[in-house]
Amino acid sequence: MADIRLEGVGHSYDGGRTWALKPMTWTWRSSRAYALLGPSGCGKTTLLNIISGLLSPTVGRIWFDDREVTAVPTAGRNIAQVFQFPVLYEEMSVYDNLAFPLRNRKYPKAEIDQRVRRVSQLLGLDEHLKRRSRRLDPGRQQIVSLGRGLVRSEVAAVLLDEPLTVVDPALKWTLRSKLKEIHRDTGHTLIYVTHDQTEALTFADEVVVLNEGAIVQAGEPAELFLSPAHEFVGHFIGSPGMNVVPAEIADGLVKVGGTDVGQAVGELEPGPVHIGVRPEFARLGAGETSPGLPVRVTSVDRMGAYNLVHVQAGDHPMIAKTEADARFTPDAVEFLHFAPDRAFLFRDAVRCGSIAPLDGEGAP
Ligand SMILES: Nc1ncnc2c1ncn2[C@@H]1O[C@H](COP(=O)(O)OP(=O)(O)OP(=O)(O)O)[C@@H](O)[C@H]1O
Repeated sequence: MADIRLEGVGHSYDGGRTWALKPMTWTWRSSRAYALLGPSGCGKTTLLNIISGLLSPTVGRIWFDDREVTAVPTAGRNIAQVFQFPVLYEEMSVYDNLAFPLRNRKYPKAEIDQRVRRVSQLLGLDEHLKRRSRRLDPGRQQIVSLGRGLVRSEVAAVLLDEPLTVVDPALKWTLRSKLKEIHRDTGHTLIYVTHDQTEALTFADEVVVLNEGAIVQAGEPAELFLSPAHEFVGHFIGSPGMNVVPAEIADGLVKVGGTDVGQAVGELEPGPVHIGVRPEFARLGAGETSPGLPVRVTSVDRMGAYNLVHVQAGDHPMIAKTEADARFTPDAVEFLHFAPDRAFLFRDAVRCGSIAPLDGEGAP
């Protein structure tokens, strides 16, 4: 296991006209389980292939601890990679497929057997060990591929590129928790690529969010939810995503359409900003005299455990998540409050401050 350090690493597929991966400096720390999360085309696979050596970066240097590997080919990097679709020897048995990476590296026979059995037990492959791989369904074949990636002990990292795409949805949950168990067992550094926030948040110690070829935030799942550092993270994580409302800073106050909604916290020049607040932290208070942002209720989605109340703040739609038994009726005017420490200010999509309650403003 090693720290994997990217120093100014970037990649362009068109001779520098556009960057699939903008030059970045970033360290993947040894033994951690990372999710690399981002929408289609944001550069996840490009980044993974640069780490494994399948792709040579246009700029920058790569280090495994204090060994530079920028020019070292894949075979010399000691990385295990699992792809979206099964990569295995179809004519070999499941056992031989799992043993292959170990035999290749001359592990002792007894250790091979012990490792193959441990991985197959964890992944539920025990009863299939003697079967030819081509006789398995594609989902099970993919689990064998996953096992091949996880069976070795001394890899620098295991890179998983959307490894559960072809696996049955019901099995996905089980496999993700198995992956966590294997991670605890082996201490591998895992980098798990996905565009699915649930997959990322349930799997990882740390989620790295990539957008348009750049890391916009990295942190524990709760941190990304509670404290988004970039508007993209607010949209991409959470369901529904963060509300974004144009506002203005003047005289140390945050104003929406002329209404003071709170005090601006942070080193902020006067001028336009965006307020970002998640539906969970946008609280609707009844009563015309209550301070807050006046909004008009447009509709209510009853979700069973909670309600999503759609409102209009001037021209801007917002959503507030309320208790299931809260009653809000369409066309009513209500007042929306921002939960302390949970409403943020953004400029150029990057967080630059937060909103504190106005003096004397109480919670609804
Ligand atoms: N071989 C290639 N030649 C030219 N452009 C490429 C190549 N591979 C990827 N790209 C472009 O680089 C950008 C990043 O692609 P990449 O596959 O790394 O994204 P991704 O986040 O893995 O997407 P997905 O989730 O769809 O696999 C995209 O705009 C893509 O079209």
